[in-house]
Amino acid sequence: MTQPGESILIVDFGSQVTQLIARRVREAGVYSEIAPFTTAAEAFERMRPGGVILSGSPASVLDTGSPRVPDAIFESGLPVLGICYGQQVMMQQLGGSVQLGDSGEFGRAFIDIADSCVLFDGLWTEGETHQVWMSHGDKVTELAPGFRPVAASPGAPFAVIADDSRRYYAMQFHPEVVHTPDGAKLLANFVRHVCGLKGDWTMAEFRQAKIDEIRKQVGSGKVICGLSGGVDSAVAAVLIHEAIGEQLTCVFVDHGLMRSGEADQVVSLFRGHYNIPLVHVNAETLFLNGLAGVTDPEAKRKFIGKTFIDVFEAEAKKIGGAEFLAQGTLYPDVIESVSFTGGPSVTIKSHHNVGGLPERMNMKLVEPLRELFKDEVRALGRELGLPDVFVGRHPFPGPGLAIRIPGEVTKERCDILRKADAVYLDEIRNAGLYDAIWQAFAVLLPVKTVGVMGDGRTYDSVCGLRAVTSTDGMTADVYPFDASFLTRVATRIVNEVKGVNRVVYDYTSKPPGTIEWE
Ligand SMILES: Nc1ncnc2c1ncn2[C@@H]1O[C@H](COP(=O)(O)OP(=O)(O)OP(=O)(O)O)[C@@H](O)[C@H]1O
Ligand SMILES: O=c1[nH]c(=O)c2[nH+]cn([C@@H]3O[C@H](COP(=O)(O)O)[C@@H](O)[C@H]3O)c2[nH]1
Ligand SMILES: NC(=O)CC[C@H](N)C(=O)O
Ligand SMILES: [Mg+2]
Repeated sequence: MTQPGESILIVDFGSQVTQLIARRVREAGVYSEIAPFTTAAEAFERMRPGGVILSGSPASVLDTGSPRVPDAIFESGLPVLGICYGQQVMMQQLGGSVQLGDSGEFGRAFIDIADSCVLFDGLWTEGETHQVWMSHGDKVTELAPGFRPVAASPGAPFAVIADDSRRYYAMQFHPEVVHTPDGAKLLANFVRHVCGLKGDWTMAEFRQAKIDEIRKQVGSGKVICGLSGGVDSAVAAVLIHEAIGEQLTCVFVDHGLMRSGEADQVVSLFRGHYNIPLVHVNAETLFLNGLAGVTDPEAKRKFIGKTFIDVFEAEAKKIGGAEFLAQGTLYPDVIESVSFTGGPSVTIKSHHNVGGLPERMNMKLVEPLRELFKDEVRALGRELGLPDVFVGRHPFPGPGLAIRIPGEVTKERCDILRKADAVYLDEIRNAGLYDAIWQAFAVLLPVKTVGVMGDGRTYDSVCGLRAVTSTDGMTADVYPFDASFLTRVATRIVNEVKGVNRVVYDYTSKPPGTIEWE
């Protein structure tokens, strides 16, 4: 999709921070894709990148059967940068050695710059000491032929190593995390100065490349696009419409798990701005009947994912058949849903549109945003001229209120939660905080507590409030409301929402929490 050579392949060995490497590379103006090591050889062949970066990993190169770099990469003569496990595996495969460290280094560390290196261009010079972020137990003890050390830390004598003739570089620390303050520049030096890439990748270019790709994939076929009113599907729909025009029909599924007034709002907003056919399906009974008695979060997600597809397929039939289903799937949906079979990291939760999909699907997927992060989708939305009401909306998960009602989901509980959530968001808007917060919502707990109202005893549910800041939903911080704001919201909810007599605020960041409660 980009010009051959003008991209970077990131081989993922399962580090929790691999996606940050992709972000840093794109911030340097170079398109990048991540491929799990299991399919890296195919991705390398397809992409024809201008360089390769090897990620960290929870594995040890000393374990039998631990991941390796496909031979094609070392045989290609292209530049390679190894990070942490990536460094260790390079040494293991190219003739150096690695040993189990006796202590390891976790967290902040300092490295001494011992020699000059192209990675340090405009940044570090010999004799200086710099802060980096380490997370390793194993260490390289002998360099492969051709390499020289250029920086060292007390725990890692080969903190940065270089083989300039083959354009191979590697580091024991993680340049992709913000705790390595100069890390982004080190990565930029690799892609720009070592790989010699132009760094002119932009959203405008991405838009055009995706339009070409969609046309090629879809041909003269018909496409149904799941439209939720959220940012991702609105951007996907407008992009696909630009590519194939009348071959596209959007379908909004009202599963009865929407927020207060949302269904009407989504439909009128979209119809008011775009001349794209939109079908509004009322499927509340179907979803709520199927969710009766279901309490396990993954079971809820799997049921909802499958039922979405049933509805899309039924709607496809009504328009005379559609070969393709388009969704606004993003990279974080993918990374959090895959397990070792699809990639090296652990399944956290099955996002309804990825891990929650049924095994057998009649329609082929069109997912033009699959490699992007949320903030990049917003940038693409602006590039496509989407109004701020779409681009600036807080994300809302496809399974909706079902994953904000731990325990059994009933219409009655959905109604209670809708009211509480509406009060909370109303106060957030009144306080002018909507845009400062990445996502905010209420949850309804399956716990009843005793209260006193009007001198009478109450025995009602607890409502939890969540608000976070984030850039891409992969990590998040708690939004620090004033106590007076929270008191005001709590009072209003208990007074106005029958069925709730206590309100609590969730103070957990991500990690260790996730944003949604299920
Ligand atoms: N109610 C719905 N009707 C039709 N499609 C839906 C619905 N909810 C979700 N989807 C589909 O699932 C995809 C993923 O949902 P997700 O919530 O991640 O994205 P979004 O709703 O488009 O954006 P946002 O993350 O901002 O809410 C959507 O892009 C859309 O294609
Ligand atoms: O479309 C979606 N389908 C899902 O199944 C799903 N689960 C979580 N989310 C949204 O993803 C972001 C990260 O959420 P978590 O920290 O809870 O994983 C947050 O923005 C969540 O709202 C989903 N979106
Ligand atoms: N972060 C990493 O890549 C760690 C690599 C390897 N598991 C070690 O402990 O050294
Ligand atoms: Mg959504």
